[in-house]
Amino acid sequence: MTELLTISNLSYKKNQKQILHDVNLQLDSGKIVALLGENGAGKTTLMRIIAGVAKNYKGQVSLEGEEKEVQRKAKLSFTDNLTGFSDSTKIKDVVEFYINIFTDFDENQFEELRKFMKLDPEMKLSQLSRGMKEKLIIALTFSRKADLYLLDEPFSGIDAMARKRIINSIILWKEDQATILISDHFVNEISALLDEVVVVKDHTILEHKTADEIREGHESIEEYYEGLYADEEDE
Ligand SMILES: Nc1ncnc2c1ncn2[C@@H]1O[C@H](COP(=O)(O)OP(=O)(O)OP(=O)(O)O)[C@@H](O)[C@H]1O
Repeated sequence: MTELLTISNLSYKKNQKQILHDVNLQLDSGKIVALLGENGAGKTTLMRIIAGVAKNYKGQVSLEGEEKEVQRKAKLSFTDNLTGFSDSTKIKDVVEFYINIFTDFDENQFEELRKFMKLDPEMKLSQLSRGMKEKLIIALTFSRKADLYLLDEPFSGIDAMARKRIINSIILWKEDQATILISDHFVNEISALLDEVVVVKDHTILEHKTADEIREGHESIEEYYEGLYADEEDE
């Protein structure tokens, strides 16, 4: 087992508000890991810190031994929200940008994924529905040959049928040794894929377990996850 990502004593404040506190996490290569937690728990923030987008945190984040943000960014592929592009940008122009920026961007892989997602390269970003935009983001994210893929609620606007097709194929879009960290509010949809589960609660990581460990003691990963909040509902 090779150590891929190590986060030690990570704390993060924004506008004097504590968003993450004393986060410690270690992920190995070749895993599919769910990042679960309620709205506002800090999942996006944690991914943004790992991705090198959110800065000024306290603690250490190291990806294959690299702590510097530029070096981390070169090794990971994060679901960008495409906000840097104007509405009139065409899909093919976004791809051109990715080819120029990321040396690991594989054009052939993008073509395959674009067809899988049924996207027309001539379409402008303004013409894409929410689900279509998410499909484009997934296609772009997996067209890079990265060691770590960070998927932040990648399917929230995608219809159920397409979601199923994508989830069933995700494992084919990465190299064996690459790890995927994925946040999703519908854990049962991705549970079959999962090797590990990380739960963020009260500004920190509450649990980090293997999927097998969870399945041994629970009916399903969803049932385990809901159980973590059951006491609160009783109050
Ligand atoms: N720019 C900001 N300024 C201040 N607080 C922020 C900012 N962005 C996020 N937060 C706060 O940080 C906390 C964590 O937000 P984050 O988006 O990381 O949560 P999340 O777990 O991804 O939620 P969701 O499931 O709704 O996507 C929230 O309490 C939110 O209010």
